[in-house]
Amino acid sequence: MVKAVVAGASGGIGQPLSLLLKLSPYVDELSLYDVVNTPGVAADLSHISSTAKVTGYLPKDDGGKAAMKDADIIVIPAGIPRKPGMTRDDLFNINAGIVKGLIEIAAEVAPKAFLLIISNPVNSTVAIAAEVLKAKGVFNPQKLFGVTTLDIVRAETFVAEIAGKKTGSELTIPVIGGHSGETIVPLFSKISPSVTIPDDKYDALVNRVQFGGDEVVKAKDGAGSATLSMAFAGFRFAEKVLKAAKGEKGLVEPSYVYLPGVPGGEEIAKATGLEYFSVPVELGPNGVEKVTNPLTGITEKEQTLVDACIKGLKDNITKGINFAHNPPQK
Ligand SMILES: NC(=O)c1ccc[n+]([C@@H]2O[C@H](COP(=O)([O-])OP(=O)(O)OC[C@H]3O[C@@H](n4cnc5c(N)ncnc54)[C@H](O)[C@@H]3O)[C@@H](O)[C@H]2O)c1
Ligand SMILES: O=C(O)C[C@H](O)C(=O)O
Repeated sequence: MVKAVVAGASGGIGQPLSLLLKLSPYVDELSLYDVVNTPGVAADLSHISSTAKVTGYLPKDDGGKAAMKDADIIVIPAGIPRKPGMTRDDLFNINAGIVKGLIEIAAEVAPKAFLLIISNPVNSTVAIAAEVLKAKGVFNPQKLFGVTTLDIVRAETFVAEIAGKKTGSELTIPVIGGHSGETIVPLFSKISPSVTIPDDKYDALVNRVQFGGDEVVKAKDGAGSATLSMAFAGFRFAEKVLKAAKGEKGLVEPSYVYLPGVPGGEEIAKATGLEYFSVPVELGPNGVEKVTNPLTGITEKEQTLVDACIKGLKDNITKGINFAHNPPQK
């Protein structure tokens, strides 16, 4: 019996993500948690004739604990989204506390769950989650993931457009680093099967992958950021984690992980000087089976992107760690 939780289930991402999880054959029980509207979302989804049993919880009566109790996987898209003119870091002050609170509950009632963090700024919120789990003595780095799949999905789509392909879904494109602007690093030299990006299109393509989120924020004009494409991406990653947990082999997807705690991570931590980095992750029954070093054999242009990424990520990570240890007093 697999129990999946969506925390932030009534939101723009939460609702379509919950719909996709309700349709998945890998989920038996779907538990929806939010500070508003989960009874309605759960009632609505429960009429769909797929197998997962759906329940909705609100904070009252310790609803967070009831929602997450003994969960196998907890996906977290709780928190505020950007409006035009904002960076993801501008969300820190509100979302840091939300993620910290949710991870505290997860640590207590579902310490063995896979934890998938979508809430921005991912570069910092994953570090917050790790520090909370460490403090509670239940940190398993193989089970904590910052979800960066949307960057890969975007790269697939934009590369396919340039290459004149119908779809990018058959391409494997490592997008590494972090999840914001310059910290997002697409490695087009490593696309498999190989695609040649014309020189005159390279810079614009990199920029579009790095700032794809801004494209959506601008188009939504104050009504939020990517929700539907994120639900697709979050579901794609979550289902891979669940498939690997069931024993399926060969499942690889980049994710933002704690390098010192995962097999293969030390080498990348040394090369970058960072504890957190999104790298291709091979998934297994216990989460991260191993990570592979994406930095070997990259081009000069890609190295320049990696250097800029490392600079930006350092501060984001430190900010998350500091918050977890010294949250502002209310
Ligand atoms: N990782 C990514 O690639 C990626 C992509 C898109 C959006 N995001 C981020 O995901 C987050 C959510 O985006 P959205 O568009 O769904 O926002 P939204 O405002 O539509 O939904 C967020 C939901 O979180 C709920 N919430 C707030 N505090 C909560 C708490 N303490 N416990 C449980 N639920 C709580 C809200 O009630 C709301 O329903 C944002 O931070 C956004 O920046 C990340
Ligand atoms: O751009 C945002 O703020 C949301 C998300 O991180 C995205 O990449 O779409």
